[in-house]
Order: sequence, then structure tokens, then C-alpha cells
Amino acid sequence: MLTKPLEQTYYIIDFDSTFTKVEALDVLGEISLVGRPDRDDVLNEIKAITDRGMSGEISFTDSLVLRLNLLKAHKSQLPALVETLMGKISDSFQRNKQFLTENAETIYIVSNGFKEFIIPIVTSLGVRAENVFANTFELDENGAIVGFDSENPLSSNGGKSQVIRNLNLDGEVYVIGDGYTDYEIKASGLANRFYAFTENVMRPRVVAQADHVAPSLDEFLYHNNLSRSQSYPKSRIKVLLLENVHPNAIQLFEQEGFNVEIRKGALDEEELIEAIRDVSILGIRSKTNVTARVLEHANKLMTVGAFCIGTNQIDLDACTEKGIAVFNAPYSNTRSVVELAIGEIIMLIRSIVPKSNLMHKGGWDKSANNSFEVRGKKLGLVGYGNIGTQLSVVAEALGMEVYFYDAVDKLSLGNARKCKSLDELLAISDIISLHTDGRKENKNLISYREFGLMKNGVIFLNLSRGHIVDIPALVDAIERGKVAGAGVDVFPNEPKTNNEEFISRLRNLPNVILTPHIGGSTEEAQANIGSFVPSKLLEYINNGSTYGSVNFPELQLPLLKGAHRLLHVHENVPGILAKMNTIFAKHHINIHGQYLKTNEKIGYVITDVAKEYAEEVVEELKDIDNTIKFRLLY
Ligand SMILES: NC(=O)c1ccc[n+]([C@@H]2O[C@H](COP(=O)([O-])OP(=O)(O)OC[C@H]3O[C@@H](n4cnc5c(N)ncnc54)[C@H](O)[C@@H]3O)[C@@H](O)[C@H]2O)c1
Ligand SMILES: O=C(O)[C@H](O)COP(=O)(O)O
Repeated sequence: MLTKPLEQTYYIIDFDSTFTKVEALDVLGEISLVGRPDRDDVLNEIKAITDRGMSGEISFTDSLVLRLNLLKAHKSQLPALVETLMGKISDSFQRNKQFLTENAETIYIVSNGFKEFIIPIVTSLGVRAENVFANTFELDENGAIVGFDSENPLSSNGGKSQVIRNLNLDGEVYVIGDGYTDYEIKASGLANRFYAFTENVMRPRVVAQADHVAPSLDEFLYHNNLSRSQSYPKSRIKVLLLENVHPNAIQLFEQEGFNVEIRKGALDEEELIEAIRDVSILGIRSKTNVTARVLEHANKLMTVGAFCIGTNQIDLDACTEKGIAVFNAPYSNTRSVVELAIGEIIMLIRSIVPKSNLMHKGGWDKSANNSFEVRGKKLGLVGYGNIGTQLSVVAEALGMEVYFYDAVDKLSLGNARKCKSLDELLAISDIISLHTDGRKENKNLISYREFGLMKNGVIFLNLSRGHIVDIPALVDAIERGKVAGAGVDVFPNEPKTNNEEFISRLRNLPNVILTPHIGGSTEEAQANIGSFVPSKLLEYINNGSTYGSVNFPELQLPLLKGAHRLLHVHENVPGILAKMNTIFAKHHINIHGQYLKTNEKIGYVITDVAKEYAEEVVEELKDIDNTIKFRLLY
């Protein structure tokens, strides 16, 4: 009996703004017009002509003639063009070389661009030179580019359809491109599906005609269940970044192909519940509270990045119970806080604020009254963690005597002296600076009793968390002169955005420096955080590593190579690993590597297995009792 052979699938791929991120003739213009005073004007004119050609205002042939005339390019400039384009290959094409190579026989590049630059680029990723259909340049005797082969159908409107018709492909034909001319192949009845490719440009008119929108090549491959580098296309994974996180972070996520949404301010609980439903990766700073109620609505959430040090705004227990890994930036803004604290200590002990305020009103108070040096003064640090210790070292360099009290036993740096109790530290210090973490138990750590223990005329700083100080008690201490100067950067209630009013009883008190929670807000710190936190989140998403997580068992994993990685998060109860391995044994699965780590709440097992395994293994692993989350990477 004759069996019908499986139908062949052909892939027709556009070049400009699809295979590469840019329009090659625009790049050629940037090269050929170097040194011309009117370069920018001419480049804009070229772009305008490209658009007129694309919108149908002028014919494609006319647009080509006009552009080549303006470009005044020479064949000697083509190597530089190719070199530039090599660096501009679309990210998702670069990471899917395997698909392009394995399917080289049935992949065609059909473009209105030119073979001279297309062939070197696409063949570098495995596409065959003979499968490139594009124009060719016409040169004069000196090598100047003066025209194109006008016999080539691709130099005129409708050229792409004509090329496909001539190819007479017997099978399914899928077209991937960003332009209307790519859609026209399908419109002419020559393709089964048109995928609008939007990784580089999104043309609403083209998207409207698409059978499917592909924000990346991964999406196309996933949609067709083809071999690909991403098990699940990142363009389907939503990243929500709040509170004006640094552009470094946005760029890192976009570069990897994620679907990134950014918002400037913080969100309140209701707003976050609404926003978080389809979010997989959430980035926040100190003002967004990720509560258990929010997490109830966060069914896709895999990880949270705190783009700051503090994580007290996140319900870490609830995250752990839901298998959501949380990361922060434990050191990136430490130095910024330390520098601000030192600056404020000097300003406050010299009573600079009232003097400066007076001068702004026309006054002049030249006197040494209530102005002191910091040298030889006793600085008391409450909390001797990353910030406390660094402040200790810098303050000693200024000649201060440093004392500290920490809830846990800490090694003193330099000549810093450890106090046995908070009370001892409060009584001894001329200047007190708070640097404890924001755990709930620290609420009102400093209240009336504690101010009562301090020296008269003490300088007091809080750059840690607002709820650690009882504000009415601080106001009272300032009004009574107990506290001679205060620097406060953090408050129990802070405005969510720069447009909200700051309401506090600390306003308009003498010798008080108020700052809007900017201890860590320096360009350097924010840029560091903007790279550091995404690197942690991406290591977790891409590789499963949890090194540096504040709530997950920490595992630093080898890069995944030649295997599939199964990530299993479960409640920490006995016997889970045994159950998993029974499933692997039953299905004769060869394990390349296995890693397990637990904390008091959860267990995290990573198993690298040979690529071939039965689908039901995944279902059986997910069905193990006490499973919280399961993920598959390859
Ligand atoms: N103002 C800002 O912009 C800004 C910037 C960065 C960090 N912070 C805040 O500064 C604080 C310190 O940050 P860090 O990086 O040094 O944190 P850290 O975790 O390294 O250190 C905190 C220290 O406080 C100690 N501690 C906790 N409770 C205590 C208590 N009741 N008494 C004594 N010691 C106690 C801990 O044992 C720990 O050693 C945190 O609250 C953080 O959120 C604020
Ligand atoms: O925890 C921190 O790092 C600081 O409080 C800074 O928070 P921010 O990023 O919201 O300024």
C-alpha cells in the first residue's frame, strides 16, 4: 500500500528589520555619507523615501532609484556594511542558529535588499547562499554603486510573490516578515500562513493582516513546535518593572526577548492585584508591598526582584509557600547610604541647616555656638551589618570613636567597640545612627524610653526604615532639645510617587534634614542595582540558579548543556526525592546530574536528564504530593 509522504514545510524569511534589526540601506548611508555636512538631512530623506515606498505612495522601483542616487555608495564600502550588519542580526535569529542550519534546505530569504550584503550575513547562520533571492547592485567602471539589475522581479512591486510563484514550492509555505510585501505573498495565495515579525519594528497595518504575531523567532518556532533555543518563548513571559528602576534593567530583559512593561511609581495593593495577574517576573523597590493577598492573584509569578536592599516590603513566607524566588541587591547602594550619613552628621553637628535657612531669608549668624567638629565624637551605630560596618570604617577615618550594637554577635572592624546592649550604646553616644533591617519586630525600636536614655543634644540619624522610629517620640525629643539635630531619610508613610504630598510632623522642625528616601539613590548605585538584580533573576529563569536568593535554598548550578533540566519545588516533607527518582527509574531515564537543597519550608530539586524521555514523566513529577512548582528548561 502506498502511504502519502509527510508534507514538506518551507520557510520564507524577510531580511531587513527581520533577519537583522535594521534596514541595511540606512546603514549603508551612514557609512557612505560620512564627512558630508548634510549627512543627517540626507539620511532622513532616505528614510522618508523608504516609508513612501512602503506605503505605496511611490513605486518600489522608484524608491530604490531615489535612495541609491542619494546614497552615493561605493563597492569598497560594502565590507564595512557587512561588518556592521553582523553585529545587528536579530537576537532571536542569533540564538536559533540550530533551526536555521537544520532546515537550510527549506529556508529561503526573499528580500528587496541586495545579495551583496545579505548572503554573507545569512550564510553565517547556516542559510544557503543559493536560497537567497534578492537584488544585485550595478556598478560603474570605478566601482560606484549606480543602480540595480532592473530585470530582477525583486526590484519592483509584487516581486516577492513572483519569486515564490517561480519557486513552485510543493508543501506548506510559512512567511515571516515585518513588512506589507511579506504579507502580500500570503495575499496572493502563495503561502499558508503569514507571521508578522515584531522584534524590531511593529507595523500595525502588517500586524492586522497576520495569522499570528511573532515578537521573536522563538515564538514562531514554539507555535510550530520546531527545534528552538528557548523551551518557552521569552516574548510570552511578562516582566513588570515598577518604581522607576534603572534603564539597565529594562535593556537586559528586552535584550533577552522578554515582554517588558514599566511603570514609574509604586502600586498600592489593589493596583498590584490588577497588574500582576499575567506577570512572571516582578521588579520593585522599597515602596511596593507584595502582600499575601497580592500573591493570591499572582498565578504566573516565578520570581520577584527587589531593586534595593530591604525586602521587608515583601511577604517572604508567602512567596516561599508559593514557590516564588525572591532576590535583592544586598550591597549595591551601601556606599551611597554611608556617604549621605557622613555628610549629614557633619552638617548637623555644625548646625548648618538653620544657618543656611537664615541666610536664604537675608540673615547672617556668624558664630561658633552649637557648632562642633566630628573628630573625637562618639558615633553609636545601631545595627552593624553592611552599612553599619562601612560607616564605621569611614567614620574612624574622620577621627570619630565608633561604638556599635547589633542583635547578633559581630566582629568589630578597626577600633570600633561593641556594646552589650542597645541601652548602653544610646547612653554613650554623641551621635546615633540607625542601620538595622526592617523586620517587623523592629517597629518603634526607638521610642520615648530610648530617647530618654540618650545624652542631651545628641545628633540622631535614621536612614534605615521608617517604622523603626516612633515619630511622635522623635518630634518630642527634638522639641525638648534632647535631640539637637536629626537626619531622617525614611518614614512610616512615604508618598508613592513624586506627585504626592509628604505629610509628617517632622516638617518645619529646627536643625532637621529631611530627605525623600534617597539614601541609596545615586546614579552609581542605581546603575549597579539595575544590572545586578536582573542578572540574578535571569540566572534563575534561564538556569534555575538561586544563589543570592533571600527566601529559596541557594543552589549555584552548572550551565545546562546537552540535557534537559527539571526544576521541582516542593514542601519540605520526607521522601520527595525518592518519589522523583522512582519515576525516573520507571521510565529508564538517564540522570546527568541531580542537586537538592532545602530550607525549613521548601525543598528545591534540580535534575538534568537525557533529552529523550516520555511526556508523561513531566505529568507524574507534577503530580507528586506536596509539589509547589515545576519547571522544565532546555
Ligand atoms: N535609606 C535608604 O535609601 C537605604 C538604602 C539601603 C538600605 N537601607 C536600609 O538600611 C538598613 C541596613 O541595611 P544593611 O544593608 O546594612 O542591612 P544588613 O542586613 O546588612 O544589616 C542589618 C543589621 O541589623 C541588625 N539588626 C537587626 N535588628 C536589630 C536590632 N533590633 N538591634 C540591633 N541590631 C539589629 C542585623 O543583625 C544586621 O547585622 C536596612 O533597613 C535597609 O533596608 C536604606
Ligand atoms: O532598601 C533599600 O535599598 C533602600 O531603602 C532604598 O530603596 P529604594 O530603591 O526604594 O530607594
